[in-house]
Amino acid sequence: MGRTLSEKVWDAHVVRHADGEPDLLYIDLHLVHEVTSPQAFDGLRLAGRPVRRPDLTIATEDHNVPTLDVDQPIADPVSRTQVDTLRKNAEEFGIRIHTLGDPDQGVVHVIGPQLGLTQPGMTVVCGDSHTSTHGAFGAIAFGIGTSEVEHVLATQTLMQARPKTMAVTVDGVLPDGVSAKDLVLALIAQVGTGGGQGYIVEYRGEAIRALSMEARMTICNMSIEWGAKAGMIAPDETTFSYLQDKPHAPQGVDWEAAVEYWKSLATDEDATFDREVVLRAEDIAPFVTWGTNPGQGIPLSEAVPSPDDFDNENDKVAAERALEYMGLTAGTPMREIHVDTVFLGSCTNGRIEDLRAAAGVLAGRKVAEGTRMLVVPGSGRVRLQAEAEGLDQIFKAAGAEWRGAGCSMCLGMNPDQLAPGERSASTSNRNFEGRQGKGGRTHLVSPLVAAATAVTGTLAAPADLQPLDVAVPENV
Ligand SMILES: CC(C)[C@H](C(=O)O)[C@@H](O)C(=O)O
Ligand code: SF4
Repeated sequence: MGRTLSEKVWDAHVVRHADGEPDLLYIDLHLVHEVTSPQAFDGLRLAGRPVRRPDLTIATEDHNVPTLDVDQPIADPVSRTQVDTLRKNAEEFGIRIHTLGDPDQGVVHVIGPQLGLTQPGMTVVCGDSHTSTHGAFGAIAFGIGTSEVEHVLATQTLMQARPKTMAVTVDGVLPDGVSAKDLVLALIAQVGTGGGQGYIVEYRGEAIRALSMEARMTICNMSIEWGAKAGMIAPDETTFSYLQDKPHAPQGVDWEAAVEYWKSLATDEDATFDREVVLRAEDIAPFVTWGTNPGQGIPLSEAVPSPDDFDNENDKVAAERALEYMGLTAGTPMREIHVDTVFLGSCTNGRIEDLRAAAGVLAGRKVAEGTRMLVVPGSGRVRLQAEAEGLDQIFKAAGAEWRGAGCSMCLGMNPDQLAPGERSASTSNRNFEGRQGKGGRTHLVSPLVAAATAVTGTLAAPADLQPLDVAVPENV
């Protein structure tokens, strides 16, 4: 019988299989950051073990780094210790590291793909839940805990129970102004934050095939937000042309051989999935969250729901609590919600295409009074590319802040945080209580919605903005 993409990649990495036991998998790429690695390295030191494959291991600093004054020592002592520890560990164990100021420093899930380290058919792990991002290349990629980080550092293998398979098929064509972020938020609202538990998901169908690599990464990034073990997209011409000129992509005859192998990974016609979900792209609209988990989302055109709208008792209670935390009243049109801070960045939407999309909206416009906007490139290289294209000038002219690379306001582990009660429109992936700072309130949005929201000061899509050529003169 035929096999799915994930089954093929999995089978190709089994080092040891025994019935009733987890498989022992070979790991092709291990990404490391400062938050989840210190104890793993301590463990190696205690056992007197080296890193088994330093050449398949790469580190970067992202969560704890500031995005301003990056040439200065890190002010916060805890963050400074985290980052210094990673640097020392990398040196001691012979691991390549990209530190602040290096173009390849940045969010770990942005730099793997940009370096061409992430490739189809691989197994990719990192002590970070959004490792699922790398599945966009047709790799099995998932987050692991710190004890597993130690295991992979020591052995380049990992014990894993084989997950079930799921297909999410998105038929049709996404409407104009509707992006990958809207698609994945709409999906999570439908299937629920636990809907993917126990599955490796393959995203497929016409709408997925039409997406760029970066948009595919946005979708796979959020696989973990609905509980999936991993999310994957079969490699195709879009994947190959993205990879071809990347520093670590295979060259010459190796490239030809690699592409041939990668093409063989697509799910066979006669393969079956344990579960299938189908979405119609035409039905998807700009989507925003109103609550405190990524599944509490609705189209931007709708109003804040009432707990009574939910049949299930758990959902009712969750909605009640979320509305209270978010300071929202049922029935308020989403478009009327005022936003204090707009955050454009993160491993979900901090790549060059995201910055281009937002800059396209902001060009010739201004960030609303009473609203601030932070633009945080996902990596040093994204920042340089944006500057080469003049996007930084557009952001600055609009009144937005142009920052250095890192996780930034995606989570409160660095100076970029919301104040208590402050409300954001954020292109990141989590809207949990306190995620962007204690008491902060997060609405997850796409880069297009983020930019339009910055202009109006209330949640908005580009279609809501005054066309530029009929802009009201300043003196009126
Ligand atoms: C700090 C890290 C372990 C965490 C994760 O695993 O995802 C972070 O990246 C996040 O997005 O919440
Ligand atoms: S950008 Fe956000 S989601 Fe991504 S790794 Fe950093 S903290 Fe996690």
